[in-house]
Amino acid sequence: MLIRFVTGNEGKAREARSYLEGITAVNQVEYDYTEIQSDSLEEIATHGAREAYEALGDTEPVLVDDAGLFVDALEGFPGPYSAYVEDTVGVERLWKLVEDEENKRAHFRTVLAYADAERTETFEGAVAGTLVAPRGEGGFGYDPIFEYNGQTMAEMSTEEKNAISHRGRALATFAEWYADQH
Ligand SMILES: O=c1[nH]c(=O)c2ncn([C@@H]3O[C@H](COP(=O)(O)OP(=O)(O)OP(=O)(O)O)[C@@H](O)[C@H]3O)c2[nH]1
Ligand SMILES: [Mg+2]
Repeated sequence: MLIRFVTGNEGKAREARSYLEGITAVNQVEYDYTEIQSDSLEEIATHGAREAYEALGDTEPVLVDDAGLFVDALEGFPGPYSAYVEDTVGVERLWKLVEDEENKRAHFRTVLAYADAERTETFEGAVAGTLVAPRGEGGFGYDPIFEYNGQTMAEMSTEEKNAISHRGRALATFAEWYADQH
């Protein structure tokens, strides 16, 4: 079995490949689908998966992952705009915005959208943690400032991160559903 994981983010593809090992092969495909402007990760991912499947040709199914970091003290910012904020102000400056806040809680959410010829299905995962000054060399994105159980996600191996992360949880739900179809 083969799934096309449509993303420009190698970290996402690495985590999916690691999690789905033994269930399906995962090919990373770079295709710049339209990320619609929406407050809903689900809408963004669903729209992207449908568009990518139609554009890339109706062979193997596709997966799209839309993720965001939601900071309590910032009313959920940057949320669906997390990629834009990472590219513009960057992770260190986002940490600076939170450093003096008493409440440093945040959560990650990801929505995986699966599309094939017949259907589009979504799978969600979330993880709550605390923002901290950057630590660790692994992972990607906001991982160095997101602490879970005393470790930042950048201090975890891919397997350790998958065991607790938003993406790992979404992949678990997806894997269960996918195994049922085959
Ligand atoms: O610390 C993190 N741990 C994660 O597990 C994680 N997953 C996503 N992100 C970041 O959140 C934004 C999502 O935006 P996003 O879903 O549009 O992804 P992206 O633009 O990087 O790739 P693509 O899949 O769209 O091509 C981007 O800034 C990602 O770096 C993460 N940060
Ligand atoms: Mg993106």
